[in-house]
Amino acid sequence: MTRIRDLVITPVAFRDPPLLNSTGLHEPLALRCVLQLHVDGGIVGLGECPGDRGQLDRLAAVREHVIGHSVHAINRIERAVERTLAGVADPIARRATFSAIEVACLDAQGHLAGVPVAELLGGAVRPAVPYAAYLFYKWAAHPGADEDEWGPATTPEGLVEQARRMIDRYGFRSVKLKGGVFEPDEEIAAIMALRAALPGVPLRLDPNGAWTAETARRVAKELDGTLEYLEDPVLGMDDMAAVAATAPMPLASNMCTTSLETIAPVVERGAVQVVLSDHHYWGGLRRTQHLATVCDTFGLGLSMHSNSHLGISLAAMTHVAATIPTLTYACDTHYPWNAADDVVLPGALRFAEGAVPVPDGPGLGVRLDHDALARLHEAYVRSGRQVRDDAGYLRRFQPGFDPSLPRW
Ligand SMILES: O=C([O-])C(=O)C[C@H](O)[C@@H](O)C(=O)[O-]
Ligand SMILES: [Mg+2]
Repeated sequence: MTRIRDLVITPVAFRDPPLLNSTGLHEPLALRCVLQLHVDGGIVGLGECPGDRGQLDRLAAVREHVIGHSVHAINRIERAVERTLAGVADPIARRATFSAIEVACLDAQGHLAGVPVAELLGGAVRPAVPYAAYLFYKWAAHPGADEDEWGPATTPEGLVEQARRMIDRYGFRSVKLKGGVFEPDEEIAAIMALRAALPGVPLRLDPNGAWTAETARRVAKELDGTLEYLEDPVLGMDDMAAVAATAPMPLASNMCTTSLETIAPVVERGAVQVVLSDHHYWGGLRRTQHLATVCDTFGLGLSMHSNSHLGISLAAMTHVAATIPTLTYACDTHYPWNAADDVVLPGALRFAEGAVPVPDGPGLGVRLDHDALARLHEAYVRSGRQVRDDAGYLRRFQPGFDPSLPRW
């Protein structure tokens, strides 16, 4: 038996551009947490997850219940995590804690067996995983700082320029726009400009619930023929079902369906046609495969959601997505926004024509850059930051900003 001997939990802070969304503005530093799972034989498995205070506390609470298990006993470890976190009301928070540990176990297992994580998950059905260019309305710079390499994007022209840069650099073949920032008509104009500039490229728009059902129905009608899917135009299953009833395109969601229990009502009501998986929130790589089976059973499409993240998560996303035949949409990734500060050594992760080839080394196939980890941990400590607060940050520059939704 190969036992888990230690779990080292390291919060990090890394540079993030001033990206706008429906609830505010990204702060200059994003938070993440890196896990190093030490097992017998000097093997270390890596995991990555959100780095807010609550997540760090949960990881600290489960740590002693993970140490001592066989690294192959993932089901028992999951039960131990569930038992320890039984008092945590939010199931997504509980699953996110387990997910990071599961990924670290699978990375370690891959190193022990000398095979990539995708093989432990049954084997890749595609050699590379396509990702979408994730466009954001953004400011040229964080107030008081120099302009970043991406420049401003608060107009349709600015977004087209951003899309071109992303495509030039990464070769993306699908494009997602984070909306819910400006009046719906401005965002319709932005999609139309992207449509004209990028003929044939699948487009998506995600206003994160910024619209009423009435607004969403109108926007969906006006965007007929331009979107492969419209993501979370409204909040909640009732309004999603009302919009889906007339929308000419499929509705996707990472907000109204976030657990298997919500799949039955979603299907019954026709509220969502494309589910956005995310191994961090759905409980790991194996649960993501289970989700794929459930979606397939009920005729739902499957795509993948992301949040600001680093290379360990990108590797995990790529391994699992490569194993799922029905994950036919390009996955979301924030990686281009955050790649400059990665905690993994360069080489294993690369984009070719918008897709990340599945790393072929053992485990996740990525190696920790210990100097970068120390530097980003130092940045975390110096920042004094504990949680993500997009609304509070935007309010510093626009004191009247109200993050309540729907807004239009
Ligand atoms: O698809 C989504 O809803 C996201 O990617 C959520 C993220 O928090 C996104 O809105 C962001 O990074 O601002
Ligand atoms: Mg979304």
